[in-house]
Amino acid sequence: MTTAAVIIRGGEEQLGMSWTQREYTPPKSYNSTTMTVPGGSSRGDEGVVVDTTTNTFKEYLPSKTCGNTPISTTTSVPFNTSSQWAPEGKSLAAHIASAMPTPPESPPPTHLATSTICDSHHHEALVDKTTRQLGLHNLLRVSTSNADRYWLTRRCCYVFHCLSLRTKFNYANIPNKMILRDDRVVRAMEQVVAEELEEAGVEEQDDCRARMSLLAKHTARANKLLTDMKAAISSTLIRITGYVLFKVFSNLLMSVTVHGGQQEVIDRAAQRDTPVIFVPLHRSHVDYLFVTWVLFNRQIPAPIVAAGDNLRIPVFGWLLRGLGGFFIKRRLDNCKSRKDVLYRSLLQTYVTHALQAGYNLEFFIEGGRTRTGKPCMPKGGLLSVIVDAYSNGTLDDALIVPIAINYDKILDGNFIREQMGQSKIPESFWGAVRAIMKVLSTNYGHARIDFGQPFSLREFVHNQKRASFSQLPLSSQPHNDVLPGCTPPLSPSPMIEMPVLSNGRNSEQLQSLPQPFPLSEQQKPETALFSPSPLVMGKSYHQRSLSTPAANGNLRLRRTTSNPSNALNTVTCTNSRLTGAPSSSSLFGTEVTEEYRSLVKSLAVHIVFDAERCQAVMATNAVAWLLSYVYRDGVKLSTLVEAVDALRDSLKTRKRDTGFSGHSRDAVLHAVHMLGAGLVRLEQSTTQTSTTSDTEQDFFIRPVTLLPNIIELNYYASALAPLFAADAIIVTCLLSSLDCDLWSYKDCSPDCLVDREKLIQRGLRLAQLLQNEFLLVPACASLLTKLGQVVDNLIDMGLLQDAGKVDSRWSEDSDEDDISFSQQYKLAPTSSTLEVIGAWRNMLAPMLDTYYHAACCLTSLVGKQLPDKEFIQSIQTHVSSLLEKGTLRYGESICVDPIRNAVKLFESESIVECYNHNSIRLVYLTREYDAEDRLSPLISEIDSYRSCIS
Ligand SMILES: CCCCCCCCCCCCCCCC(=O)SCCNC(=O)CCNC(=O)[C@H](O)C(C)(C)COP(=O)(O)OP(=O)(O)OC[C@H]1O[C@@H](n2cnc3c(N)ncnc32)[C@H](O)[C@@H]1OP(=O)(O)O
Repeated sequence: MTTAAVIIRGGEEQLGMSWTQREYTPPKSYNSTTMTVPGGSSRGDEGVVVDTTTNTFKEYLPSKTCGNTPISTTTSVPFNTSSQWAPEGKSLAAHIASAMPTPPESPPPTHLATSTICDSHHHEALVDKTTRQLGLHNLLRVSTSNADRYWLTRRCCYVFHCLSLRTKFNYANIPNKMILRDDRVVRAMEQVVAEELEEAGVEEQDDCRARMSLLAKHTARANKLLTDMKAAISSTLIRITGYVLFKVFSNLLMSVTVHGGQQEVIDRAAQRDTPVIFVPLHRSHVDYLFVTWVLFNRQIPAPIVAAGDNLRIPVFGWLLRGLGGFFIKRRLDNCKSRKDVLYRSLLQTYVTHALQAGYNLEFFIEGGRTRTGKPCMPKGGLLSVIVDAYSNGTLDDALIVPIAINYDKILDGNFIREQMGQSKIPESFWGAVRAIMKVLSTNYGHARIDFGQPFSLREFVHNQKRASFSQLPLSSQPHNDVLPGCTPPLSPSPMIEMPVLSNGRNSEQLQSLPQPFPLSEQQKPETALFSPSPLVMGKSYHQRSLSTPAANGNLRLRRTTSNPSNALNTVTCTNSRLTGAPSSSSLFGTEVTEEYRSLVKSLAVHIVFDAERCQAVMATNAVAWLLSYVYRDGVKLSTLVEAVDALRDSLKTRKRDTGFSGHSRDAVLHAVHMLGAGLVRLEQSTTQTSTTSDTEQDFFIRPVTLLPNIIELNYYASALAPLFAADAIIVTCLLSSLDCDLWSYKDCSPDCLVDREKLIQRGLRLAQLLQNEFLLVPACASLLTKLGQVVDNLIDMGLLQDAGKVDSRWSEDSDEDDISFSQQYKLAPTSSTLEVIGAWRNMLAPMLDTYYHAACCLTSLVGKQLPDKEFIQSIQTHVSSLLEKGTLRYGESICVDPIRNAVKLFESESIVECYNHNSIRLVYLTREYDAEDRLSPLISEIDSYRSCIS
């Protein structure tokens, strides 16, 4: 075996400082001078070893230090043995080694300043000048007092750090019997027993014994369900795990970066007298480790975390429970036709009690890890529990914190198997051990955690109500919404104190909430905005009275702000009932009104939108995006570097952070390095000129576009998809409506005009077709406006130029007022604009191919029904055969996720319907579409957007 080593020295000297020289900074009071250099702190030698037997570089990156213990990390990068690629004595290894990803600078935490379009939903009070000025902080760098003096402190800095942190909080125990005695659970139990008695044909009054035995059976089941569900946080376990994670992460990752300002804001949020709800987007199993670990570092009580019960595996299940995990069924009902009301009531009651007892909560609103790299559509179940707890007065408010976590390379491998249509391998003890062992031997680059700005649930609901009012005609707006003599504030101050009613609920709550369940006439607040559906009116068991705490007795476990140690368990239980009226909405509610559902849904969309918006773009995302959509046939390193520069500028304009900084060349090489030989090849450039002295030209970077590798590359590229989705939609509509190929008109203008209104209308329809792929705007914003902004952006880019206005409508029987003018544009494509819009078009192209062929496959359903799995598989087989024939260009069109989304779209457009039969979901065409010719308009419509794909 031939090895060549390139030794690069002096990481620490280069930085001009060592961590040991810094002063101890308690984690709570973060000091921006401790801002660290990911991967930059080094001691000892670093080097690069070329292993010619495996065609990889073993690169010994500058070792990270903990005390004076060097921890070396090893990574592999592809290299080409067949050519003399090393230019002028400088090896590729050296290039890569010198391309240590540069530390993220301290970008302004843009998403702290203005998190989303509706800024009024944000707790401005939590952010001030200081928080905005704090820099990035690598959590792996800890400093200890007098570290330069005490060898032991240096040597075991993680131990000392973890011992110095406070983990002991009074995590309340929520006994099973307290939950079982709750009104909601009691009613659920009665309902289940009544149903079973009815099914068995037993009259419940007649058969007391049968009733009692059923009650005993279901009480035992409820007890078991609760025991399996509940978290049991152990402070000691958290401390030990915190330490272990320091050791593990410092081996696997070059940095784990969080913005100091964001941490400060989270500290402040945690000190409020309201529960904090952490809602991260889910990419990896490391996500939940990170969140609790960050909180551990900030000495904030660990939240309870909703974990799918597939994770309740030996040893790990026990560990997760001790670290805050509570286990929920991923599907609430085993059989869709029958709701598991008992389970639903237990889950809702447990979460409500936990929130009231002062626990912070964390859950993954997407319901699982994203398989595509884009955020998944949110689920409303757990969120509805929180909204319900607020609506019934159990909670005064909650602070919701969207979180995005991004990685240079995800630690959980890839989702190729599942995207190719194979079933997920269930979690098991040995599977988890194997995965951990595999992970431990790899370097995963940088990780970045971004906390979005916390916002108040109360404010959100309040603003939603206002938005709904503004849509009502003035005459029907409830007059007493506005306090006498006051003009309603457009965005209420977060600190507004609502008048508190005798039962502990504030009048704002009573007035502002959509009523999930009908109230009797006396109970109905005058201002009830959301009328109950007639369907619900008939259900008698939901017509519960809003019992006052006085009537119920109180369990009031209040959080205190003054002493965090008493944040939990600070008020004694006087009884086992909750303060608020136990409403039946949310999970246990069987017929929640549509208005209430849409409130929860818009909140869910808001959270995902906010979280996505604060996600930092990693170097791997940028490079994968450019290679997938701009340089699919490969590109010279220097060109790619320029493209990354341009992309960074574009991200900056769009107020998006990057998880890297410094020279783009370093970022590109680092990304190539991280993506690995399976996804990206680094080759000697064939266009090398003998005169050039620029060594960058000597490399050629080529994405691996073969299946299944392209699916994984696409995963990394997709992190940017939501950012450019609206642009891609408008550009696709624009290009597909032209009769000419814009690329043949470079630097001259084709003889055609573009109508603004028609373009936006077409964009709206395409956005509707892709509704399951992208969340383009939060519920509080208008898609029409957003698409209009995209068109304006094309004007700014110079692609569209004003060509005057023309009459766009004229109806014969109308007067002149009905004439409207529509703006026309002529096209002025240049090579740079074509490159940008080409990338946007290519981003949607694989997806549109999938949707088109899924629509074509609908013809196979004519006159019959198929299990949905079989139907999806048949679409995938069809796409696969087209790929083999070379008819389709994009390998990623085969992915199962867009196929499923296409089927969901057909269902929402009432083209197909589904029903459950013997636990199999069958899909069939609705009567209106059950013939080939009736499907043609849909197929042609989708095809019309594809016509721009060359
Ligand atoms: C120091 C270091 C320490 C280290 C420290 C480590 C920490 C260690 C912790 C471990 C932690 C592991 C974490 C793993 C990560 C996962 O396992 S992720 C997977 C598990 N988590 C989740 O899924 C959370 C999000 N999911 C949900 O909220 C889902 O809704 C549920 C609750 C799972 C139910 O899903 P589903 O059965 O598919 O049903 P879905 O359609 O969502 O609706 C269910 C009901 O909710 C209600 N609902 C739904 N939408 C709405 C709406 N819009 N409005 C009103 N009601 C609604 C309705 O009642 C609905 O029923 P229907 O009336 O429609 O029949």
